[in-house]
Amino acid sequence: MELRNRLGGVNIYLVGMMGSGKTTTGKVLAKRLGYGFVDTDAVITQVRQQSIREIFAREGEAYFRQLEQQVLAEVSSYHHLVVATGGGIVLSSLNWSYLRHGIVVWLHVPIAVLCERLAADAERPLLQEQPLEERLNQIMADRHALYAQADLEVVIRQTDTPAKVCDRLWEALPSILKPIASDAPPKEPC
Ligand SMILES: Nc1ncnc2c1ncn2[C@@H]1O[C@H](COP(=O)(O)OP(=O)(O)O)[C@@H](O)[C@H]1O
Ligand SMILES: O=C(O)C1=C[C@@H](OP(=O)(O)O)[C@@H](O)[C@H](O)C1
Ligand SMILES: [Mg+2]
Repeated sequence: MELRNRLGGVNIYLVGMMGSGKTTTGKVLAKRLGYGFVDTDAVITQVRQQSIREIFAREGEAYFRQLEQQVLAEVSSYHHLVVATGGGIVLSSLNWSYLRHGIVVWLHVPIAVLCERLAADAERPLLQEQPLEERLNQIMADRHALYAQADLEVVIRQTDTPAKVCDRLWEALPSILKPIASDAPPKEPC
């Protein structure tokens, strides 16, 4: 049976560190699955008419986390969506209760690769103060156990393009779905 049918409309939530490719890969995956695509940061930006950086600077991180939670709660009432979350969504246990409505996939990217991707980034407020590698290591240390609660971990190599990441996810997803009748071994006659 086709993967889309096997998913039965359940949402796929991409989690992982800033720069792990949730937004980029999410768009590719949604297209391939024939799902809609939502990026929680993009919704917040659109609703507030402010960048994430401005919201952090003017209202603070706690306020941003409230907005993020509201968007996730709303999104989780829909189906057939690939949802690119913000990297910090895993910090709240209430958020996990929404994420658990769907399949949670961790895009696990080595810190060295994140450093390359984010070296010139000026938009992510949590990366602006310390040296980048030090800061990413610190954030990863705080969150590693939370990301590890995902249903599926996709370990990404430096050379994996978004299309390749999508292929790897596509191959791995059936392993966490219920077996379908044709996968099951034939019943022994009694
Ligand atoms: N598989 C990939 N290979 C190379 N660059 C990537 C890949 N995925 C994302 N990127 C780049 O890394 C940066 C961060 O990607 P993004 O999708 O915004 O990550 P996230 O949403 O997880 O923070 C962007 O510049 C994007 O083009
Ligand atoms: O890791 C985080 O706490 C954050 C990640 C960002 O999203 P991306 O993971 O898409 O960069 C954005 O939500 C905000 O800057 C906070
Ligand atoms: Mg993103």
